[in-house]
Amino acid sequence: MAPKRPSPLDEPPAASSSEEEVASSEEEVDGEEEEESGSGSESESEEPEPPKAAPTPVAAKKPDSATVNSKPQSSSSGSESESESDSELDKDRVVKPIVSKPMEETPKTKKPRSKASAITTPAARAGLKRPSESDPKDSKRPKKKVTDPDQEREHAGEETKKAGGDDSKKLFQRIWSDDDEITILKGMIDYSTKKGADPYSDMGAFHDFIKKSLKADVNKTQLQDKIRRIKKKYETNVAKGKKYNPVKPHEQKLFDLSKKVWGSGEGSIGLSGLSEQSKSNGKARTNQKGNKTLASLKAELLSSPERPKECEKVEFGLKPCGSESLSEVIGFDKGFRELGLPEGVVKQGLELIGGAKRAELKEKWKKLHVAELELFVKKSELMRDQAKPGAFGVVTLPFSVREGINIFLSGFVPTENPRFRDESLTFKVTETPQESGEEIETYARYGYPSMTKTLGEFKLQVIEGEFTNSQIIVMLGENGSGKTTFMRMLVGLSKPDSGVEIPELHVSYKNQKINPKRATKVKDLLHEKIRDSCTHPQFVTDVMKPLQIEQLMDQEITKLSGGELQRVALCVCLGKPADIYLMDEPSAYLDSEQRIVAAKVIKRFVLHAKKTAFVVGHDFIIATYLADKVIVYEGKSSVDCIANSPNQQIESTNDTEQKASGSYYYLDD
Ligand SMILES: Nc1ncnc2c1ncn2[C@@H]1O[C@H](COP(=O)(O)OP(=O)(O)OP(=O)(O)O)[C@@H](O)[C@H]1O
Repeated sequence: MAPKRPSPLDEPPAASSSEEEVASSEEEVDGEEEEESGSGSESESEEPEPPKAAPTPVAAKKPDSATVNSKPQSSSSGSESESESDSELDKDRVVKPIVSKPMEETPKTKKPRSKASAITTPAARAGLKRPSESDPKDSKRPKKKVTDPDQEREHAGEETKKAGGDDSKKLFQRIWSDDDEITILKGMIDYSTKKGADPYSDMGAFHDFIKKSLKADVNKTQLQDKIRRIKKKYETNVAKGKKYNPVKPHEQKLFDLSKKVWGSGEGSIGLSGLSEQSKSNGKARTNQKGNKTLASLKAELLSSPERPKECEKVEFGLKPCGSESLSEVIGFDKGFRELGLPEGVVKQGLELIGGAKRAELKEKWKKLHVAELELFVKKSELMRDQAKPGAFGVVTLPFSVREGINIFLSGFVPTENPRFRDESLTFKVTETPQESGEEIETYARYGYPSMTKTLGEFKLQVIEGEFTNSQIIVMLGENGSGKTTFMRMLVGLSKPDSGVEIPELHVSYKNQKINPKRATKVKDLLHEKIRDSCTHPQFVTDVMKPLQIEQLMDQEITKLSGGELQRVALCVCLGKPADIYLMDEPSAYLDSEQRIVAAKVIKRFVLHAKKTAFVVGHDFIIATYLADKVIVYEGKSSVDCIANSPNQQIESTNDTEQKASGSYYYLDD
């Protein structure tokens, strides 16, 4: 049995030659090392030489903290840019507008920067006087403040039209008229009653069912999108509670019909779950994350009248405990549909049952619902487990950029229902940017001298620098500016010009290019290269699990995808005992999700193991998240470049202003 090597998470080994480590890291997933063909002072076929001098530990110093300067996204989805119905303009329309794009993309009017700007003097911005404004009294009258986002959109829609002037010259026409909105909702009720099916989940058939009644010539996706937006509008208005007081009769009618479609009251067809929680707390759709536990769902369903507080919060279309009619408790069960029984008949029939039998039935239905719910949750969990990389994917409908970003951050797609990440990504706001840095005790400081390196036509000048452990130094520069060249000199794979000596550094290196040479299984490779780390609980938790190495164990490294290979290479690099970890483009080939994971892994590893990391990266967000210091490359790439000393993070004007105002954003760990 081979002697046990310490894990990098244990006591760091004494500084020693990097040659053996580096040599081993050159094989397999660590990538290939091609010898340099530079015309500099060194030979073409450089071999790593044993380091000559040990690093000189100096007094402890606290490192600078890393910051992420990304501002948090607004939680508002606010994606609906379509101008909603305008009955004035639609009255005379005879010709069906033909549309080739989804509505979200249609309006090209400049979006108002803020609500305030959206609601002030639209006519002035349009450069045209509205007919009603010809009355001087009107023009002096203060503009009514529009606070309803939907009304704002309508406002914007009006502006677009009025600014466009003549109808024939309009670039963009509204697809949907008021009448169409009403037709859609009535059609949904009709369809559901006649066919006993949910039109939204049966969109193809519903589109065929309704298209002749619509003025607009729309496809299935546009119809689906429109329904989604009507529903969203309804939910927003429900959330407003009593504050919602529509001015236009059309809006009221739309609300009433929407209630019939998605509400849970008497006479509604109660299509897919609008959370009535919004009624009680004024916030719409608080359950989007889908992370409600089974126990809490059960508790809500089975909550008894003795618990009035619980009963105030009603979900899943149930009224406060005890007040539901029997048909409301039952809902419209799929089983009835399968038996060919129309919903209306079933519901009315059930209402005729009275007395003890009725109470008993209610109880039985509730229990059945709980059982169904349990089944649903189990099914969802199974799907979630299955929805891991390499199993299957879900293609969603297109979202607007803002909606898409928010969905990505939340890790959950509300429309198709899959959760693709257990946690949502949040940004932590702190006013003490140094706090994370101050927790870190540092023990040693290292340095390297000024040096130059000539490779063919390329000349790199490196300015001397210092660094400590528990620090991440990110190298930022254009392609061909010499980042890899410098890293190779630090590793010992390449010698500086004119005999400058770099102190011995005990390093682990992940090459930029990863070319597996042997058809080895991942588990064999890890066993061979980082046997001790692989079984070290902290390494498993901090590195292997987040990088999802376990699911790759039985695969051959030659058959791994680029991203999978990168994850394995990163794992091997971090698993080797060393003082300094050099990673050339660790986020290359990784998807956006994995880049964040990889960045977190590196950061956590460096802080826990009190090591130093040099990272080359082109992803600025990740680089900013990681960097305690940056080495900035200047000059003419591929010709003559300078690698500056490691410096505090460069800050943009925005960063500086943001920090001056006391706001610092970190990716929440
Ligand atoms: N062995 C070599 N012989 C001659 N020129 C070389 C050699 N290796 C690298 N170069 C040149 O040196 C320059 C810097 O290369 P290097 O790989 O260090 O850049 P880099 O900053 O890492 O680029 P990238 O961001 O694209 O990875 C390039 O112009 C490259 O062509």
